[in-house]
Amino acid sequence: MVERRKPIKVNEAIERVMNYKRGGSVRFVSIEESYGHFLGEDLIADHHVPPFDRSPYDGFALRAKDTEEASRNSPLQFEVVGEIGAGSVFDGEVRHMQAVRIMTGAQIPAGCDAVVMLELVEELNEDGKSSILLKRSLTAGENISVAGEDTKKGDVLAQKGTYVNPGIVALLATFGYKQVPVSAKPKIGIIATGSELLDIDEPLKPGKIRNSNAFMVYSQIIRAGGEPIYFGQFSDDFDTCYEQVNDAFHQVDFLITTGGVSVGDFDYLPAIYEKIGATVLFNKVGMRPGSVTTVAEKNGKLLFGLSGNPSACYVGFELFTRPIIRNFLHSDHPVLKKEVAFLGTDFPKPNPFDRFVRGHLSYENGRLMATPVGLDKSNVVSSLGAANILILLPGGTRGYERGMEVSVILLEDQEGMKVQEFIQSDRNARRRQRHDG
Ligand SMILES: Nc1nc2c(c(=O)[nH]1)N[C@H]1C(S)=C(S)[C@@H](COP(=O)(O)OP(=O)(O)OC[C@H]3O[C@@H](n4cnc5c(N)ncnc54)[C@H](O)[C@@H]3O)O[C@H]1N2
Ligand code: MOO
Ligand SMILES: [Mg+2]
Repeated sequence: MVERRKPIKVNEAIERVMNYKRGGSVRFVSIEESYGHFLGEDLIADHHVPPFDRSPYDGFALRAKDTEEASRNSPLQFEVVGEIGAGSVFDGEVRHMQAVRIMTGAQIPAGCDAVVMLELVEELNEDGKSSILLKRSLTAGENISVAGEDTKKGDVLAQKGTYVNPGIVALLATFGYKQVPVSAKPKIGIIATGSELLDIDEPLKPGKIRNSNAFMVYSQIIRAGGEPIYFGQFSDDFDTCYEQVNDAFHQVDFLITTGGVSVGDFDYLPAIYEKIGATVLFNKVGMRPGSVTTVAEKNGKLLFGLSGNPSACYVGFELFTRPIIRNFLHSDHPVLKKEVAFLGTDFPKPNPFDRFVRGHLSYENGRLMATPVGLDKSNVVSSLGAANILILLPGGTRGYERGMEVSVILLEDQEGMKVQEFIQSDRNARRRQRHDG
């Protein structure tokens, strides 16, 4: 008799996986390499930015109270007592009716509390003595970029686990991180199973297909922030697969297999879990695609048995493997971010299970539109290229119509979400749908 599996809900499956979350270690990389890593500790300002009051313009620094009487009809004359560019400092103090020629970024001289732009003064040079004529008054603090206006000493600028984007790199440089503490990436093994699989450089043969999953998952791991290790593709032979899985399992932080998790005659993964002594957390999830996604655990280490069907494999990875990777990287927003959009086309297919439709998110007159891309079958690969979202269509309905509000999961987003927010947003969406009719 074929095994009858009991499906669990997607959110329940995510929670079961996250029971085995564990953070990785911290290491250092050079700042040039830091882009795309995840911060290994909070980034805290150890000084004010800017560190000193500075000029935001090329102009003249002076004392605002000396300018009170200046007007178009009776301009005031100030003696220019020095000139400084960015990086230079004016020694001494600026006194009554004096000004210092100052360039953008230079430190405001002692005594000054305002800057007037070059364009707004008339420059005079009499007997080798420079002065300016000012036709308007200035207020104290006018055109001064004050110390700490950007960030204050002690501010937490980014939390541990934050994705390092170019802006974070700028902050790291500002605070002198030549070497950046980053979360060590989890090593994630990939094994593809299936006697039908050809290497990607092999010509097609009858009954055979090229192995796309291994390379798709390889890049999904990189996008999620992990370090992929490809162990190869193996034919559906129990002993070979068992040896490979058992061997790879000891070399990685997490192991992914693709294919062989269903109930077919050559689907050996369930028996392999049993033989290596792993406990299965679930082997059926109430979703399409990816219903056969299986996750097992041995000594706290997870094995992700992703489906052989490409779309199912892809979705299973993003829902269940990605959060565990982000958590390893110390993110407290490990799950992909969920948003609300309007469905771009009718989706009449009824479905008992929650459906994760590969879709494309675009803007139409300021509204977020979610449009399915390609054929919605779990064995297709063509829908994946254009997908930047998964459209979540909860099961138990008669189908969906264009314009309905739907939840979408953002595949390219780096911000993520907390697990509980992800789960809660689902409840809100279901409530919304009940209200809609
Ligand atoms: N009697 C039943 N049959 C099936 C069930 C079921 O519940 N009862 N579930 C179906 C569902 S849903 C899925 S999804 C698939 C899952 O199959 P497996 O995970 O066991 O994967 P395989 O059998 O090895 O392969 C399925 C399919 O995917 C192709 N494949 C496999 N590996 C790759 C790869 N690396 N690159 C590209 N394509 C790959 C393979 O050729 C098959 O076409 O089971 C259903 N059946
Ligand atoms: O896992 Mo299967 O993808 O539900 O088609
Ligand atoms: Mg199978």
